[in-house]
Amino acid sequence: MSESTTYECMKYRNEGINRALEALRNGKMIQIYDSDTREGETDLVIPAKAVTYKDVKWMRKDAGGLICVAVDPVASKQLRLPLMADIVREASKTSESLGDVVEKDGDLKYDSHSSFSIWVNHRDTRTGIPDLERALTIRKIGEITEKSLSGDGVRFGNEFRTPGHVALLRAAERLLDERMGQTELSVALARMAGITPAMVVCEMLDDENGKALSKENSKEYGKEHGLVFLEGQEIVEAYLQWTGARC
Ligand SMILES: O=C(CO)[C@H](O)[C@H](O)COP(=O)(O)O
Ligand SMILES: [Mg+2]
Ligand SMILES: [Mg+2]
Repeated sequence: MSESTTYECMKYRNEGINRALEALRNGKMIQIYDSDTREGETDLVIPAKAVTYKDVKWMRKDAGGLICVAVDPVASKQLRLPLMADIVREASKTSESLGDVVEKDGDLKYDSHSSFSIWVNHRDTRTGIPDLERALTIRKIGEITEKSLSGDGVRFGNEFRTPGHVALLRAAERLLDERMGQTELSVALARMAGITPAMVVCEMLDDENGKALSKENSKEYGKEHGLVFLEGQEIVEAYLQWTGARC
C-alpha cells in the first residue's frame, strides 16, 4: 500500500481522533489541549494549506494567542529552518548582551526548549500583518512544506523574508518521542491524516481573567462551534498505533 493511502485503513478506538482526522482532511479547525502538567493551554489548530483570511480573523479574535505555523521536522531540516535560540546563541558570540537573554536549560517551566524558529512574511505581502496577508504567508508555508517533502529542491528565501508576522515553529526531530507541545501534536495528527504537515496553532486566551482559557471553557467553546477537542495524551496513543500499524 502506498504512503498516501495508509491512513484510509486506520480507524481508531478513540472516536475523537477519527473525527479530528476527518476534520483536518477537510481543512477544518480543531482544538488541541496539551496537558495539565505542561502549559495547560488549548490551541485552535488548522492545516496551513487550508487557511483563509477568515480563519486568521477567527484565531485573532476568538483565540487571541500567537498565530504560528508548526512545520514537520523533515521539512524543517530540508528548508533549513533554524531554532531562534540557536540563532541568538550564535549571534551572542559577537554580542555579549545576547548571551544573557538567550534561552537556557531550565528557563522554560513546562518543557526543555521552545520550538520557535524565525518569523516570516511571504514576499508577495506588503506589511504582512492584515488577515489576508497573514493567510497568504501561512498558505505558502503549507505549499513549500509540501513541495519540500515531495523532493522538489525549493529555496525558502526565494519566497519568504524575515523578520515577518508569522511565527514558524520547528517540530522536534523525534517528534512525540522528544516533545509533546502543540507543535509536535499537530504535526503528528497531520501525518496521521495524510495531509501536509504544516499546521497553524493559536492559543485560546481568557478575556476576563488575563489567563489562558481553562480546559473546561475551551471545551465549552468547542461544543458551541462544532470543534473536535483532543488532549495530548489521546494523540500520543493514536500516533503510537499509527506508527506501529501494518495494513
Ligand atoms: O508557545 C506557543 C507558541 O505561541 C504555543 O504554546 C504553541 O502551542 C506551540 O508551542 P508548544 O509546542 O511549546 O506548545
Ligand atoms: Mg507556549
Ligand atoms: Mg502550546
